[in-house]
Amino acid sequence: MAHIPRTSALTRSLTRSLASLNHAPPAGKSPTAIVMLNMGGPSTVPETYDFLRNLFSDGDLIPLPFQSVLAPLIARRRTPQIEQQYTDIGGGSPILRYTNIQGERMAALLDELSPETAPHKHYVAFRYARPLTDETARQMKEDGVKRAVAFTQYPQYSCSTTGSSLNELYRRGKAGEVGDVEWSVIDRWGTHSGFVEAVAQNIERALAKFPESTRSDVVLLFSAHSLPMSVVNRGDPYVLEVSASVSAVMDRLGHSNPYRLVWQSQVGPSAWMGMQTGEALKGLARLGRKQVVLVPIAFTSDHIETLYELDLEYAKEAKEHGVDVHRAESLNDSPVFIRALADLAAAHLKEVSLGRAGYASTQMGLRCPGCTNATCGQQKAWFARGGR
Ligand SMILES: C=CC1=C(C)c2cc3[nH]c(cc4nc(cc5[nH]c(cc1n2)c(C)c5CCC(=O)O)C(CCC(=O)O)=C4C)c(C)c3C=C
Ligand code: FES
Ligand SMILES: [Fe+2]
Repeated sequence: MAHIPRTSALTRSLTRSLASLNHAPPAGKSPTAIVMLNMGGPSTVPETYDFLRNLFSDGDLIPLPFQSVLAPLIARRRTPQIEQQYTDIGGGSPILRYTNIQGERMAALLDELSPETAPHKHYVAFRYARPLTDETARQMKEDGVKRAVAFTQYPQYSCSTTGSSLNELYRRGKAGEVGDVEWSVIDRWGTHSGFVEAVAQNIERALAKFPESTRSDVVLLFSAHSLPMSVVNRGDPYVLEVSASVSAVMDRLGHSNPYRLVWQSQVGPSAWMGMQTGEALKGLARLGRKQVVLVPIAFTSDHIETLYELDLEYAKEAKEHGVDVHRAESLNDSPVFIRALADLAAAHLKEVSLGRAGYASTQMGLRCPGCTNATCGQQKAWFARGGR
C-alpha cells in the first residue's frame, strides 16, 4: 500500500508548520517544484534520431534483447519516415512549447491558490527528448528545491508511460542527482472534472461545425494511443482508465451523441489493442455513418499522432470514403485545462501537507499482477516514503 501511516504524516505536517513560524522571508524561499512528466518529442527535425534512440532504449516501454545494441539500429531505420512526419507537421513536435505554457500559467495560478507553498516553479522532465530527467534534476538541485511534486502529464496511467517516467525519476533521485527533496506524486487524473470539462468544450466546438439538423447523429470517435496486448494482459490499468475518461466526458455531454473508443498508432508486428482508428473510420463509412468527430483523449498536446496520423492520414482517407470528419482540438493552451492542472496540484499539495493523503495514491501502490520489473516495486516503495 502506498499510504504512509497517518501519524507520521501528521508529525511531518506539524514539523513543517512549526518551521514556517520562523521562516526566512519568501524572497529566499526555495520553490515548490511541480515536475511535469511526459515523453517529449523532437522540437526540431534533426532531433528525431536521438528521440527515437532514447525511446527504443527504454526497457520499460519496449523490452528488447540486447537493447543497447538494437535500439540505435531500430532508431536509425525508423528515422527517415518519422523525420518526414515531423517535417509534414511543421518541422517538429510542439510538446515542449505547450508544456512550458501550461507549466508557467499553472504555477502562476498555484501561487494564488496555495500561498502556503508558494513560490511554485514548473520543471519539465521528458523521457525521450530534452529536457531529459537528468538535466532537470541538475537544475532542481541548483535551485535548492526541497519539496517537489512529480505531476504526470498523461491523464491515464500506464506502466509504459507514467510508470516509465517514475522509474527514471526514482533512479535519478535514488542516485542523489536531485538533492535532498521530499517527493509526492500526482499519478493519474483522467476523470478530473476540469480535464473532462476542457475535453467536452473542445468536442462541442467541433460538433458546431456540422449542420444543426444532423448534429446529434455525428459519431464521436475517441481515439487513444494503443497498447501491445502483452502490456494489457499483464494487468496495465491504461485501457480501463481511458475508458473511464470517455465515460466521464460522455456523462458531461449528457450522452448527446453516439460514440466509440478506438485505438491508434500501433507499431511493429505484435498484437495491439483494437479496434484501430483507421479501420473504424472505414467501417463507419461502410455503415453509412458519414459524420464523425475524432477526439484525442490520452494525450494533452498536439503531436504527430494528432497532426499527422489523425489530420493528414485518417481524415484524408475518410474524406475519400465520403466521410465528413472534424477533429476536436488537443487541449494545448486551453485555459480551462490549465486551471484544471492548477486545481489538481493545489488540492494535492493541501491533502499531502494535512496528512489526509499519502505521498502517492493508493492505486499507485499496486503493481500489475503480471509485473516482473523489479524497478516498479522499488519505485513505488520509494515514492510512498516521500522519495527517501
Ligand atoms: C498515452 C499515450 C501513449 C501510450 C500509452 C504509448 C505506449 C506505447 N508507445 C509505443 C511505441 C512508440 N510510441 C511512439 C510515439 C508516441 N507515443 C505516444 C504516446 C503513447 N505511447 C506519442 C504521443 C508518440 C509520438 C510523439 C509525437 O511527438 O508525436 C513511437 C515513435 C514513433 C514511431 O516510431 O512510430 C514508438 C515506437 C509502445 C511500444 C507503447 C506501449 C508499450
Ligand atoms: S509493469 Fe505495471 S507495475 Fe510493473
Ligand atoms: Fe507510443
